Amino acid sequence: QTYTGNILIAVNPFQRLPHLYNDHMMEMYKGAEFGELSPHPFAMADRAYRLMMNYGISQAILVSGESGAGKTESTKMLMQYLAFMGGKVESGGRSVQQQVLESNPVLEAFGNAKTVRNNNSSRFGKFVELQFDQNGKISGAAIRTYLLERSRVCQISDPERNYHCFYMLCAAPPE
Ligand SMILES: Nc1ncnc2c1ncn2[C@@H]1O[C@H](COP(=O)(O)OP(=O)(O)OP(=O)(O)O)[C@@H](O)[C@H]1O
Repeated sequence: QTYTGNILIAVNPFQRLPHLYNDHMMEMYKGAEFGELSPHPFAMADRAYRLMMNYGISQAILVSGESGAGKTESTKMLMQYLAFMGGKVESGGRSVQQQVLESNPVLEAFGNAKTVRNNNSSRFGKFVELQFDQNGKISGAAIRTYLLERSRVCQISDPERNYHCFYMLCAAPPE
C-alpha cells in the first residue's frame, strides 16, 4: 500500500512556452513553499526532492494521461529540475545529470514516432530512476523501457510514420 500525494493537472498548451521552463523559473521554485507559486512540474519535482532530503525516503512521480496529453514533455521538465537541484560540477567528462538529460533525444529517436494523435508519440513505457547521494547530488541513474511497439518497424498505416531514427538516417549527410 501507498499514499498518493498532490496531483498536478497539466493542460497541453500546444505551443512552446520557454519563459515557463527556464533557469529563472527553476530558481523561483527552488525552496518555495508548495502551493505558494502557480502549479508547475517544477513544484512537484521540488516537493519530491525536499521530501527525499528531509525524510530520506525514496519518492516516485507517476506521469499519466492519454496519448498526446504531455507526459513526455512533463517528464523532461521533472528531470530538468531534478538535474538542476542535484547537479554536480565535474571536472572533465560528462556529469550524470548531463547524461540523463542527453538520453532523451536518443531514446526518442528509437522509440518515438508520428501518430495521428501526436507527432512525437512515445511507443514504449519508461521508468526513470535517479539516485542521489547523502548531499542530494545525483550519483547514478537507470532508465528501464517497456513494451516497445515493435510491429511499427514493418507495418505503418498512413499518415503515421515509423520511428524517427529511420528518417534521421535518410536525412544524414553522406559522411
Ligand atoms: N508543456 C508543454 N509545452 C509545450 N508543448 C507541449 C507541452 N506539453 C505537450 N506539448 C506538445 O504536445 C505534444 C505531445 O506531448 P507529449 O509527447 O508529451 O505527449 P505524451 O502524453 O507523452 O503522448 P504519448 O503517450 O503519445 O507519448 C508535444 O510534442 C508538444 O508539441
